[in-house]
Amino acid sequence: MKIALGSDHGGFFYKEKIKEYLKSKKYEIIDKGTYSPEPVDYPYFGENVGMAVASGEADRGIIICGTGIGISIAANKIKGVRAALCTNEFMARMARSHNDANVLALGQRVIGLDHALAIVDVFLETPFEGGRHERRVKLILDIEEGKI
Ligand SMILES: O=C(CO)[C@H](O)[C@H](O)[C@H](O)COP(=O)(O)O
Repeated sequence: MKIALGSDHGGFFYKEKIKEYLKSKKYEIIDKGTYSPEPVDYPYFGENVGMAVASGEADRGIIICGTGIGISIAANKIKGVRAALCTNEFMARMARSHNDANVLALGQRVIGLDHALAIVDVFLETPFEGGRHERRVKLILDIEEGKI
């Protein structure tokens, strides 16, 4: 599975740690920046990862900023992206099984690193449940396409 990673300076440390962790688990990583802890603007990196997922370059995305809020708002502006900000494993499981989220957002200033890695594992390993949730995800696509 190919994973696109992105962060601003507020999530840079976790991005590097998550990259290391996922490489050790044999995931293919596409690093969309930022590439140093220098202050940068999170919308660029939310967009970069969102575009990678929406275009099929990556199967999933993981984005990190200080809170996970700004970067997830930015990523969700890309058509086809369903970015979910998760602060615990239950949210990550629901984001996948109910919402078919394709991008995980995390806040480096909100949760500890071990907790973040556990959330990443759940997000990458949980399948979409389909069924009634298929209809609801389809309605989100209809909104994006201006059909409803
Ligand atoms: O977008 C955010 C808040 O919703 C992120 O947490 C950013 O990382 C944060 O705003 C950056 O703040 P800084 O004071 O410029 O480091």
